[in-house]
Amino acid sequence: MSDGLELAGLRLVHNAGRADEVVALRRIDLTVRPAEFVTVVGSNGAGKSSLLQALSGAVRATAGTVRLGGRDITRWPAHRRASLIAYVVDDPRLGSAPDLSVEDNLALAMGRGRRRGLRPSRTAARRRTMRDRLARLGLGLENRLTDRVGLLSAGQRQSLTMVMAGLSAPRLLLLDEHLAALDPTTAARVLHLTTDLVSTVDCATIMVTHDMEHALRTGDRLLMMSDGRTVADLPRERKNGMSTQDLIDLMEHHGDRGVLPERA
Ligand SMILES: Nc1ncnc2c1ncn2[C@@H]1O[C@H](COP(=O)(O)OP(=O)(O)OP(=O)(O)O)[C@@H](O)[C@H]1O
Repeated sequence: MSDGLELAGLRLVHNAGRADEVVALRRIDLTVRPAEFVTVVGSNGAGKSSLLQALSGAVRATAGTVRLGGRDITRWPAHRRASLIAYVVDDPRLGSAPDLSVEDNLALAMGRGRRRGLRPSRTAARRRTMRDRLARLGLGLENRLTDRVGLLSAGQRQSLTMVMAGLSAPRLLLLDEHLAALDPTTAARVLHLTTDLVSTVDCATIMVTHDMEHALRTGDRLLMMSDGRTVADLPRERKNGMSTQDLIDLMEHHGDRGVLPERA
């Protein structure tokens, strides 16, 4: 039994029993060690987001089990899983509360999983931690603690979301195309922040991306999905020797001829 993430026979059927039923995950068996960083690629509709949704609890798996940190969380609803799992999606507006200040958002993240409800602590020590984490972004956000988050740009918000994810000390970090809405320079900066965060927090991480370069050059291991299955599982030594074209060829080899976004 692992201390990280363990999936056994995970199956997800959207709209089960209806005419528009879709089998999004067929049978996923997967173990991710604590502190292991896995990137996931696959064409549109391969099941990547469904996998992350089933892990975060945003959707309920149809069958199979999910264990995290030695605990069976299969039946845990999303709000309970949030005490162990940070989930960052592509839309920078969804990771933070726009009407709350930068400070209040960070305080909520720090209190997550500790049953503090909505009463953020404003101690000097906490503020120092917040300022310190924000200063590392190089965006000047450490001087904007009282600003409403809704006033920030997309890149600033996604960077803030990543800081929030780090402060919540998750066991599992799920990143679903979290760089997709950012310009290339900001995406590179947030990716750097991501690798930094993963090595500091030491949590298991799954990052879905359509950027083949990011998938190859980031993390310890690369998973390829096609039609609701994992069709390749490449360790660091193997992926480091590959080019983006090799990766695209491998996807085609596995019968995945779905549309790849231009950036791939
Ligand atoms: N809420 C939903 N209701 C019905 N079907 C869904 C739902 N979400 C996803 N699907 C279907 O499940 C399959 C897998 O979709 P999913 O979004 O997981 O793929 P993906 O690999 O993340 O694709 P993309 O790269 O386009 O984001 C697709 O056939 C999709 O149409």
